Amino acid sequence: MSEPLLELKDVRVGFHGRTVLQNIDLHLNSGEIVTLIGPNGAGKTTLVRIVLGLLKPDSGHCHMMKDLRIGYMPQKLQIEPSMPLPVSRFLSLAGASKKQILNALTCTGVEHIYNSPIQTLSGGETQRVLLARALLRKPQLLILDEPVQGVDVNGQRELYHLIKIFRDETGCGVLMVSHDLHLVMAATDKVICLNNHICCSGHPSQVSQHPAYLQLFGHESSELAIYTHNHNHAIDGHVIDCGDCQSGNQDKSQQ
Ligand SMILES: Nc1ncnc2c1ncn2[C@@H]1O[C@H](COP(=O)(O)OP(=O)(O)OP(=O)(O)O)[C@@H](O)[C@H]1O
Repeated sequence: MSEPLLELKDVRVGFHGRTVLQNIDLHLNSGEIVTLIGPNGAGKTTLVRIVLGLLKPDSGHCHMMKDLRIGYMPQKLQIEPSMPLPVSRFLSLAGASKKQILNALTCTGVEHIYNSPIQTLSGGETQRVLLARALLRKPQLLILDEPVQGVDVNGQRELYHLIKIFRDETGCGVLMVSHDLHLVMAATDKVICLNNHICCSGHPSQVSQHPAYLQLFGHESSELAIYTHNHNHAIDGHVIDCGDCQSGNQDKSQQ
């Protein structure tokens, strides 16, 4: 069997005397998609920072395959709003040619915004540009910190699908952070449920039934499970034909 891309053993990190991560064991192979899921403050970004080499664990080990090429997609893009920066220029900063940039934008479905200023893009377009930038590095390991932030539900599904296609085509490994197991379920091989330590891990269908997962997310899970959209909207968005729309089963877009 080939060497893992990434291996963490008994990692512990604390800030100002408070332990944020402990007993973290993680193993990621080529071609594998691993998703970190956990509530706010669970330590997901801290774990990503360790993997990126931006933070050293207080104890334990983080071992990467030698010369591993990493593509990283951050949670958010910080850009000076008063300085117009076309997408083409932003991506050329990664050292890519026009052809490579157009290929990466085509791959993420936004080649039409090649000349658009970054500041004018929608949330979904911005995330696709950030994903294109990560892909330009031809990564062996793709690291994505909440890649679908600010994207609507259909856009989220599409982005996760794109990530899976990229993995299928290149055989890279993927480590990503997500808040929503249900959306990411189809696009992940393994879920690690994190809350300062690993509460449970495994195939998404196993994790979604695990008592530790249900304790952390049970309420949200059951809300998702019972929600059905059982009325129609007029073109301006107002509800028509509200037949059996009872309280407790309302369309959240109307709240
Ligand atoms: N540099 C730092 N100094 C002090 N505390 C920090 C530092 N970085 C992170 N923390 C703390 O560590 C905890 C975990 O933070 P982290 O950003 O890893 O959580 P997260 O799971 O990514 O949260 P979220 O879902 O809200 O993004 C938080 O309580 C945070 O305040």
